[in-house]
Amino acid sequence: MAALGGRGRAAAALLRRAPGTGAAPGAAPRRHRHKEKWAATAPRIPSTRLALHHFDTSYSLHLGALWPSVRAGLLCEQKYGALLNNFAAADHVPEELELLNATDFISEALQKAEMVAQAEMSPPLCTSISSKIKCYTFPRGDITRFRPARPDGLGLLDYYLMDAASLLPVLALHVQPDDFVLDLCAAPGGKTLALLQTGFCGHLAANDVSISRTKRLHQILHSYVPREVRDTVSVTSYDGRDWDQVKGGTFHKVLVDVPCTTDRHSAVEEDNNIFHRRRTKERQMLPMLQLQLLMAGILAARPGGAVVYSTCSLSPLQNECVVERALDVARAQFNITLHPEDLSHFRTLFQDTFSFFSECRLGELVLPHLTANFGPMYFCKLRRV
Ligand SMILES: C[S@@+](CC[C@H](N)C(=O)[O-])C[C@H]1O[C@@H](n2cnc3c(N)ncnc32)[C@H](O)[C@@H]1O
Repeated sequence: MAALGGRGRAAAALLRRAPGTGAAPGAAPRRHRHKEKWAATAPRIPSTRLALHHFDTSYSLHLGALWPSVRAGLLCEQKYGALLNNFAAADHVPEELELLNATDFISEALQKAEMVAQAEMSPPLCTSISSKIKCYTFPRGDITRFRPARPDGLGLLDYYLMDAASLLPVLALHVQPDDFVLDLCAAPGGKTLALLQTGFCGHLAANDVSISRTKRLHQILHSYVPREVRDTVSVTSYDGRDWDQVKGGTFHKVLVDVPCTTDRHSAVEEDNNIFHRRRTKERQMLPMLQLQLLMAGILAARPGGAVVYSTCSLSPLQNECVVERALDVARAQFNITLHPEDLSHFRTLFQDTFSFFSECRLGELVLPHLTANFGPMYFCKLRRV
């Protein structure tokens, strides 16, 4: 891969051949046959158990006394938020949701911050948050579920149900009018839809290497976005690691929402679980893939542009370590200076809705919690000088 030089290219080639990511068909090489025979006869340990064992070992060290409650959150039903579709004729929906005691957590936090700022005669915390995105959540401890989304007269659905913490990386990107925005790993498209809800994207490039997942992205765009806005979105299926070779240095804002161990999914779902023994190599190579994608995102941003890196994992190896490594690589190999932007005001603003981990150095991390069962969601913002 060009972004990381020869060694990166070799690692990228390795990744492309990794098990579970499109290995060549046919018989296994001779040296692996005994392993397959063993695997066929050995009692199968559920992938969820392997995942929990791994999490218990590593996250109890990383999160300390917080881990038991985070673990309980991971194993219980997650909470959703309803991202309002500004493109649908759904003026009645806020009232309907408010009657159920749900509130738009973003405008609520902004109003509260403004009141505090006025009372303390201090500058408001919230100048960099887009108030056009509206997402309803039920209060802490309230586990009411939202009804399924409904179509308006033109067939556009009224809201999109998603982990409300997934909006934080989008808010951190702070899209401005006419920005050219790249969503490098976009499918199935929750964050792409949120980016469009800002109403500010001059052009949005939504890319994902997976053709089947890009189909879901197309479906979401068709279900939520009118044609004239869809026309400002280009959907592609490149390997994101090669993006800099396609359109380097052109975007004002880049979202790099990388594949990760999807901790909540891995703890409870056997299907498509990355802790399956067959996917060990793929899992071990994730930080390298994440670094390569982040580097490609950095190279796609124009000078002065911003990159937000995000994962839905608690793993420091997939979060802060990847960002630290990217800062080093950018400086040493590309002479690019990046400034990590302070996002700690998110912790203050959204403390009523989310539980944040207070010990991240570069980004912010939402921790699952039984009373606020969103996340995990790590996000970090880098500005290219
Ligand atoms: C965490 S998911 C993205 C979720 C999406 N941003 C959303 O909000 O709906 C990570 C995505 O990365 C994609 N991906 C994996 N490897 C990639 C690569 N080399 N280039 C581009 N996308 C990749 C996967 O297909 C997957 O859809």
